[in-house]
Amino acid sequence: MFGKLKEKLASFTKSLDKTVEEKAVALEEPEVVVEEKIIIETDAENGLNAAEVEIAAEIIAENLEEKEIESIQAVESDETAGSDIEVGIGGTIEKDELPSSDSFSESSLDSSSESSLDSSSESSLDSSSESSLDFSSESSPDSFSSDSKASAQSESKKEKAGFFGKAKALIFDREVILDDNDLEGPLMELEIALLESDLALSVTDAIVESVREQLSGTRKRLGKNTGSIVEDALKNAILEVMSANVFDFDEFLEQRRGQTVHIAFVGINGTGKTTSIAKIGNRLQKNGYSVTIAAGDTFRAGAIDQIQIHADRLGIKVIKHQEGSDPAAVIYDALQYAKAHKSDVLLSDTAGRMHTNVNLMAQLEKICRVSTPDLIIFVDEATAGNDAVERASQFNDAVPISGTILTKLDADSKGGAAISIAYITQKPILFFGVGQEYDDLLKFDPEWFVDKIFED
Ligand SMILES: Nc1nc2c(ncn2[C@@H]2O[C@H](COP(=O)(O)OP(=O)(O)OP(=O)(O)O)[C@@H](O)[C@H]2O)c(=O)[nH]1
Repeated sequence: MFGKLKEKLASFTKSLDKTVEEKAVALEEPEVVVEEKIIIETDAENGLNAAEVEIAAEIIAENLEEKEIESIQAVESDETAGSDIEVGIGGTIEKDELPSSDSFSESSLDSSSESSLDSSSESSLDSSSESSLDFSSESSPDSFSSDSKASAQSESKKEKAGFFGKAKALIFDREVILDDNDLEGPLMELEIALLESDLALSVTDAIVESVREQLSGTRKRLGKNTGSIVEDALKNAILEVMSANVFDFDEFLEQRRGQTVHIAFVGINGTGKTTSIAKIGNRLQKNGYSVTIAAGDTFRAGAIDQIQIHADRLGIKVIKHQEGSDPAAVIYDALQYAKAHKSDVLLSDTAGRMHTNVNLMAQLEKICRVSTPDLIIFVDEATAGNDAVERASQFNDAVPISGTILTKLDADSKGGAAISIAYITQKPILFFGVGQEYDDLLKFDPEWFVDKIFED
């Protein structure tokens, strides 16, 4: 769906991404925070067993709020006869990544150092941690006998690099400022791409200006995905344009439960009016509404039969006259029938007509005057691009359309009509037709549409 438009927007995004990438500056040198670590040292005879290590680690972790232990391991040490137990908090350290024992010799490996967590010493951890970390005190669990010589150290310091850092992903904090010169070329490309995708000129201008406003001048902080600011700006711009007019069809009907709501379908030949009426009838019935259809296309041979076949499949009553009869009269009769039978919704078909045919457009005015539809829905195909937008405007001049159904979005549509039509006509898109089955009808959702044009 929207293959060409997708390609063009991707090309714009890619070219501007390159500029963003080139202009982005690192705000700070990447830093590695060496995580808090605690080393418990035990002597040879009374080294902690595995269960004890785990309990020790839990106690330590509890005292280091919100930290999770990700590794616990015994470390052989040449400096002491026993084994050290290193509790890595937030990082996993392989044994071969440990620093040489020299780097720890003064603090963690020296059981008599000041950082020892003996209750009598000044702990580097906060005071609340003293009791549980004081393995030689009364509060120590039994498993840590007083002959276990234990010391622990807590460190939290920043280094340019370190063995703990190897386990951490570096997060670059960067920002970019794009000026008008950076945007000039890519925005020109975007404009051409949008016009080639059949967007109306004023809509193209609105999108290009919105992208310019979003990207130009201001500092943009970049996350890990540097490309996202360009795509986000474009998505926002398209969403803005497409959401210019929204209308909730379901809510409209819900508010009128108990009345007969009359909906007339208008448009040129072959765009999918009859099929859309069947799809809407199917949807309404599924939502618990009773439906009647008026066979108002008395002009095209076979049109009455065509709608009758759909209606029979769906179990919907059709009110019809002879081929060639006055469509205004058929629709008026159908409305009386629907009201008398307390039908919730009347769906009126009309013959396809060119917006340039004055007589047929006058006939359409008459139909609408006589049967006063609550909604006049213009149906056109998305594949028609700018022509569909033009036709919608002209139909709207003749009879006030309430909104549009754009059909054949599943065919190779350029996407331009879908983006432009609501903006130009100032009337909302109500549904998209996305196939020939009754369920191939999507309630308009600009976010769904924008996701589709940016999906891979
Ligand atoms: N692929 C696709 N085909 C559709 C869609 N909607 C309608 N069609 C097809 O378009 C053709 C014309 O549809 P109709 O419903 O007969 O069109 P119409 O506007 O009633 O035509 P007229 O009565 O001549 O004015 C049919 O073959 C439909 O199956 C759609 O959303 N996707």
